[in-house]
Amino acid sequence: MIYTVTLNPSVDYIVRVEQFEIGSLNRTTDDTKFPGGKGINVSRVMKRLGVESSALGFIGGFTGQFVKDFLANEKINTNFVQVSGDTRINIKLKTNVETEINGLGPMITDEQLGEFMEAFEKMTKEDIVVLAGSIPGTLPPTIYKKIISLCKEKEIKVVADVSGDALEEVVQLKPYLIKPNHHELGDLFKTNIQTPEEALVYAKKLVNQGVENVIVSLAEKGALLVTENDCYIANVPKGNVVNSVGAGDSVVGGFLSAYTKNAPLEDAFKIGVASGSATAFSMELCTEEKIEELLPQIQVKKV
Ligand SMILES: Nc1ncnc2c1ncn2[C@@H]1O[C@H](COP(=O)(O)OP(=O)(O)O)[C@@H](O)[C@H]1O
Ligand SMILES: O=P(O)(O)OC[C@H]1O[C@](O)(COP(=O)(O)O)[C@@H](O)[C@@H]1O
Repeated sequence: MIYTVTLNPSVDYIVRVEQFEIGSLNRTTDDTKFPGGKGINVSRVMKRLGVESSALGFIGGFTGQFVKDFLANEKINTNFVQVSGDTRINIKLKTNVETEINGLGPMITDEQLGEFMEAFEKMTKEDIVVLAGSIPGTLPPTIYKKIISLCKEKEIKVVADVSGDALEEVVQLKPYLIKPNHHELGDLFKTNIQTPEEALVYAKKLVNQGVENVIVSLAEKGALLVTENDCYIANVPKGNVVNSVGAGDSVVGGFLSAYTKNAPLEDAFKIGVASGSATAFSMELCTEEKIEELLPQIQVKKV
């Protein structure tokens, strides 16, 4: 089973405002709500591609109920720990640019954290754990380190889509796969990365440090995969970006779906990239049809 971990799920409230003015009353021309949080998005994308997973994390309040109902409706397995506060609402403001305001998230007690950690006890080396998204302020910042150490003991593969200090910590524990975007990779090495070729240099460093596979996404500029033996660069399809929220998570979901069906890594990478773009070109997350439509436009070159 693939377990996705979303420590801080969200309701993503996507609002479109034509002429946004700070300090004025703005009215939306369009608004919609989706369950969010990186692990949850990975689970939703995998389900669309026929791969089951179980979504873990903390959920609470009326917003948490919305997330649970939405996932139940999509027949996604969940095993959330219930907390008393409300799951956060993340605002995704679409004007001529995309602006995001992500909330703090509810309080999580030591007891609730203990309950959450119990899920890892019954996992075995056939399982895969996906750690994705930020760590809420009420949890110890070392939580990912603790989970990865536990997984390593049980030979469970860990996939991580995290940023900032968490990424620095995760890298030291040599996970199976990480998927930073080029900004996150640049932050890790305190540098500015603009092209796939520049990203390649730093992704290779991470593989030399022991991370087994690194995918770097660079939005419209392409993506790359570095494995222990090979490096690949992919272009991304051209298209109209409708809503890029969840595009990075879709790369992970698409990759893992193909990987668990035993696709070679470079093919899984191509499907990941197609899934990311299919999400970016849609209001909602990617569909299998949209991924299939984009796949012929992607070339993966070994470099
Ligand atoms: N403007 C775009 N055109 C085509 N594909 C895009 C665009 N923006 C994002 N994508 C797709 O979404 C993936 C993830 O986007 P990116 O912005 O790099 O990640 P994140 O969402 O993690 O910040 C990219 O690899 C690409 O497949
Ligand atoms: O946990 P964080 O870093 O606050 O991110 C949560 C947000 O990221 C998302 O999972 C989208 O992530 P990506 O656009 O990077 O794929 C949203 O659904 C959610 O609002």
